[in-house]
Amino acid sequence: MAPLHTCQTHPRAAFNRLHFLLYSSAIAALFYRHIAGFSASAAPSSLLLLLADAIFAIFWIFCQGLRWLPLRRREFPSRLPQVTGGQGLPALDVFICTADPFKEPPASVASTALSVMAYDYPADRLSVYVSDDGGSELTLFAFMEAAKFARHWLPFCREKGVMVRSPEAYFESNGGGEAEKMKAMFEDFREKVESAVNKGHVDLSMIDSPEEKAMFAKWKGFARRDHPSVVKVLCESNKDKDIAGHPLPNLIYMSREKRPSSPHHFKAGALNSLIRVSEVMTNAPVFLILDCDMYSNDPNTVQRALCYLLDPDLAPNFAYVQFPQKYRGINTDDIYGGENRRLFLTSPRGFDGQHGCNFFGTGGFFSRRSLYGPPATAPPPSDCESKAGVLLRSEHVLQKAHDAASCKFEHVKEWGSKIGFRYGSLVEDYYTGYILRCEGWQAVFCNPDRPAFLGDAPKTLHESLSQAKRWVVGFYEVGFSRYSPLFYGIKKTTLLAALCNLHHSFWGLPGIGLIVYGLLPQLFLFYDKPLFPKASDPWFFLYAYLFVAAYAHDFIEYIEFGGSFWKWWNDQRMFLIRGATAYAFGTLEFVLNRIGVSAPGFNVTSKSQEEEENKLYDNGMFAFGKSTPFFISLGTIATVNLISLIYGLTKAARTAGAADEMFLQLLLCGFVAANSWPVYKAMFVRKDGGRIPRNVTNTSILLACTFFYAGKVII
Ligand SMILES: O=c1ccn([C@@H]2O[C@H](COP(=O)(O)OP(=O)(O)O[C@H]3O[C@H](CO)[C@@H](O)[C@H](O)[C@H]3O)[C@@H](O)[C@H]2O)c(=O)[nH]1
Ligand SMILES: [Mn+2]
Repeated sequence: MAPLHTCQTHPRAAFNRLHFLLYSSAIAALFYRHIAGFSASAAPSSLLLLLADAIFAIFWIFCQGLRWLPLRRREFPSRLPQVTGGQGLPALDVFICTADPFKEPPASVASTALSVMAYDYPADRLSVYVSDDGGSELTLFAFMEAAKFARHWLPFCREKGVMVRSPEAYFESNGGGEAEKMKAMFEDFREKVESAVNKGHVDLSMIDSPEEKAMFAKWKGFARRDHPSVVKVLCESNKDKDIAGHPLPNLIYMSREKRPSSPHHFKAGALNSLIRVSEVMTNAPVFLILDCDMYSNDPNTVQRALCYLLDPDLAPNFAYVQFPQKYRGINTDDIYGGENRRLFLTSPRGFDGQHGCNFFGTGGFFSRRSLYGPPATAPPPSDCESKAGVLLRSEHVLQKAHDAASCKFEHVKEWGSKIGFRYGSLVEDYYTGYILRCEGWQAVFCNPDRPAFLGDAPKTLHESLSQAKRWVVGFYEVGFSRYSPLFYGIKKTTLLAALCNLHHSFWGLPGIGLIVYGLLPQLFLFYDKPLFPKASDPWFFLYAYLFVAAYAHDFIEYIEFGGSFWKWWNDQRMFLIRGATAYAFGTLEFVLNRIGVSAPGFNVTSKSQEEEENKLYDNGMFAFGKSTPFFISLGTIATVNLISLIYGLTKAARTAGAADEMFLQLLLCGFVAANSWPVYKAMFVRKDGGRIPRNVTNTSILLACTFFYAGKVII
């Protein structure tokens, strides 16, 4: 039998290992120098630098897990009939999560659902479930309208061979001719939904049928965090047909029960409800998880995923296929590093070579069995056979579905601890994928040339940093849990796999090192105290090598997926910016959560922007605008570096030998200042709404001056 998929070691593995050898020797030399310096004097500044270097070195060691054996895979969907034979394709349930109709426009969420309803897949085997954690009549209304629109949209896609089957994305660049009628219909749908969203509620006059009116009348009294479960079957494959007479896939709306007394566990809780509800309704052996903004960009993706899920050799232990997160609408130079290539493209390939790819919350096709315990005790495949032919709208089935979405079902069978998506981390995706792999399940990374899904990346700096901060907290929650990769992970997997997991769990750790390097050498420069070897000292070359080699390696890794020098520059800048903000504040927040001062919260990323923010983003300009602690931190560090740089350069111009002695400190200040260019502009030059607010600028300057004044103590 010809293989359904193949796998190769990435050619860069050898290069990575060579780099490892050279670079680790350089790190050893650096620590030798630290220790030798220590025996001479142990000033607080040397201790701080040692701490920063130790953090970078530890983090670098974690990275090696990801670089040791990156894999490249290929799939051959045309060979699927070899394994499916006469039986045809398995049933598929798709789970889409949404949580807030104002941050996640319901018309866009519905477009995501339509894009998967229109998969090139037998409609009688396809079910789309949407979970609405916002418990909003607006979302339900959007989906009721979407169900009607689907009757026209699905045949249109089929007949025209459309590839991008999210109507919202399709009509951004298509129209005219025959598509014009369809486009008008979509605009109609969108306007209807948007007008309801703008009003904040659904007018009964917008609804035609008496049954729908009755449903909405019932909905009115519900509060977002205190309501019973709601399950509505909007399309039923057995009964509902599109305008060409083809059956439609099932479309089911649900909003799980929420009570103030029951913790709801954010997205993990939503996913577990989806698993339970779908189990009583359709019980497909395979399900796909999607964030509400991640629409399908290729109607044949399921077949590609099945190349792994149906491989008889893999099947007994196989958990999931992960497709990368890719984005649309990223600006030319990707100013906020929104593509996150390291997290979503480079690292997963490295994970894949070490005990399996990580899961990142969207674009993952799962074998249902894998969420029910380790491979040895998981239910046999025969328990996960689809319930074709069940009448979804029957009283009996609906009652069971409502029960499955209720709070009390959470406690039956240890959901969130032994089965289902695991609770206790804001990155439920990463946490669950990690636990599954520790239990012995397999997972692969699948990165086809044509992106399988496309989503929205945050388009303001604040949004992007808040998202990163949530991840930092979530990752620490895994790193410091009883399942920490440091103990549990090493025991259950291998050392290299544990390194990969440590890299993610302590993603925010470099923040501490970055802050030390962003402030300490600058303070010393200001007081004319050298901290590093002179430019004429042979040790200088060690520092130069450590910096240049790390950056060059990063550049080579980044550029592999295309893109320009500037994209890479912005990406490394975001690493520094996150260091001063998301990593630092995330670390602090995690500590505060742990000592009980605050509680973790999932702040949903907004998928809709103000017009001005959009314009700034499209023009490649940073949008600050808000008064937030993030920007005070950024402003302070940028100001400290500017002051030190000006002072240092003046001094170097006037005093013989100062440039040689302070060369590395000057270079570092210059590097931070070059990276802070947009911050200076936003503080001192810009007048538009995206500039840094006056009060933030003033506070930053005040803090920078206080820092120089108070910093004298440790000099
Ligand atoms: O209580 C909640 C909170 C969020 N969501 C949904 O979860 C998804 C992801 O939320 P988003 O605000 O877009 O977070 P991101 O940071 O963009 O998402 C990344 O990080 C999350 C973990 O922090 C993962 O769950 C996501 O899959 C991953 O794409 C969205 O569809 C939300 O509607 C819920 O269903 N319930
Ligand atoms: Mn998102």
